Amino acid sequence: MLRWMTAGESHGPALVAVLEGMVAGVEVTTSQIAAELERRKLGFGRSPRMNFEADELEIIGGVRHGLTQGGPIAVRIANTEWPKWEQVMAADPVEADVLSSLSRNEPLTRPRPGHADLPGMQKYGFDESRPVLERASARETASRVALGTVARQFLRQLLGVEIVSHVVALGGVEAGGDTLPQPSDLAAIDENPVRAFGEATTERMKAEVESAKKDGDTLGGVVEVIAYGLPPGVGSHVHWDRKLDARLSGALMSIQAIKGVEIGDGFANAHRRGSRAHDEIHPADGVNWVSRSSNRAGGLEGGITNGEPLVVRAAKKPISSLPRALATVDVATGEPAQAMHQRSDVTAVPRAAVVAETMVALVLAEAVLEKFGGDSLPETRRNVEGYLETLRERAEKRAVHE
Ligand SMILES: Cc1cc2nc3c(=O)[nH]c(=O)nc-3n(C[C@H](O)[C@H](O)[C@H](O)COP(=O)(O)O)c2cc1C
Ligand SMILES: C=C(O[C@@H]1CC(C(=O)O)=C[C@@H](OP(=O)(O)O)[C@H]1O)C(=O)O
Repeated sequence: MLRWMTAGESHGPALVAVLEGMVAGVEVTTSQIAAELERRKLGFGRSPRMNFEADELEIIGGVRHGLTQGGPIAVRIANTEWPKWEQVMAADPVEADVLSSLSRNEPLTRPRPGHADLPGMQKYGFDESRPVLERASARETASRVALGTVARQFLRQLLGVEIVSHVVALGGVEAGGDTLPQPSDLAAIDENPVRAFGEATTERMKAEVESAKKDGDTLGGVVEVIAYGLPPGVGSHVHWDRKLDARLSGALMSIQAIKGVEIGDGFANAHRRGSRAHDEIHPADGVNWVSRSSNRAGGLEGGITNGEPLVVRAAKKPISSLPRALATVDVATGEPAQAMHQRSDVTAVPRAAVVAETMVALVLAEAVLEKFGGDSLPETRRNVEGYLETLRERAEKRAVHE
C-alpha cells in the first residue's frame, strides 16, 4: 500500500510530506524534485508570491545516495518568507502586545466567497480565517509535487510511463487542435507562458489574463493530463474503491479549486450515441493483441487501464481572492462588507496542470504497486515481466487457434 501525507501552513516555517510504501531502488535526487517544484511555479498570471517565495527543499528520510531505501520518504520545503511570519505563525504562545503591534496579525474577519474561510471558521470555531486559509492554501501543493516526483520516477523506471499535462482552456479561451501532446512535447509546453499545446491560442489566453487583471478579476480553466505507457490491467472493476477512474477523480478533486473531472470524452460521450461513444476493438500484434481506432474512454474501461493512453481532465474555478472584492459579511460585526484581499494570482490554471500530473502519478504508482507488488524495483520489475509474458502467451495461443 502506498500512502502519503502532507503537513504545514502556507506561512509557516516549512511544508513537510511523507510517502510510505515506495519500493527500494528507485533513483531520485534532490535536483529532480527541485526541478518539478520549479515547474509548479510556471505560468502567466501567477501570484506575486511566486517571485519571492523560494522552495528550499531537503530530503530528510528514505533516500540514500540517490536511491529510495524502502522506508518512508520524507521531504521538507522551507518557506523562505518565514522570518516575516515568525511571530504571527509561532507554534508557541507570543506576548499579546507583540502580536497586536503586527499589521500582519490583523484579524481576518471578512471571509472570501469561494475560499475555505467561512465554512472553516464555522466548523473549527475560529473568529477569523487565518488558521483556515493557512492550511487551505495551495502552497500545500508544493509538498504534493515533491512526493509526486518520486511516484513519477518509479513509474518511469518500472514501466517507461511518461506523464504530460497541458492547459486546454483558460478564461473561456479553448486551445485548438485534437492532437494529444507527446512526452517529447512537454518541454515546449513548459516554455509556453500558459502551458498550452496545439493551435496558437496562447496570445488570446494571455490577453484574457491581462484583461481580467485590469478588471481586478480572476480566471479558471481546464487542464488535461495524459499518461503514456501503462499496460492493460491496472485498477479493478471489482469494488468501488478499487476503480482507477474513481481514485483518479478523487485525487484530482482534492486539488484546491478543482471542481470538475472528466475521464476521456466523459461529458461529450454523454451527448453521443453509443455507436459514436465507444472505441471499437480490432485484432493487432503486440502485448495488448488488440488496437483501437479511437480513445474516447481515455484509456479506462471498468476502472481498469486498457493499454491506451490515460486521458483525464480537471476543471478549475477562478481564484476566489479577487482584487475587485466580492460581497461578504464581516463576522466581527455581522455587517455587510467587502471580502478581504491583499494579493492573488489572476489565474493558477497553468500551475494546477503540474499539480494534476502529480496526483495522477501518485494514484498510478499506488495502483501499479497493488497490481505488481514487490519491495524493490527489480522485484516489481520481475513481476511486471511475468504478467506481460502471460499476456503474450495468451495472445500467442489465440493466434494458434485462428
Ligand atoms: C496552484 C494553485 C494556486 C492557487 N492560488 C490561489 C490564490 O492565489 N488565491 C486564492 O484565493 N486561491 C488560490 N487557489 C485556490 C484556493 O486554494 C482554493 O480555492 C481554496 O483552498 C478553497 O478550496 P476549494 O476551492 O477547493 O473549495 C489556488 C489553487 C491552486 C491549485
Ligand atoms: C504560495 C503559493 O500559493 C498561494 C496559494 C494561495 C491560496 O489561497 O491557495 C494564495 C496565495 O498565497 P498568498 O495569499 O500568501 O499570496 C498563493 O501564492 C504556492 O503555490 O506556493
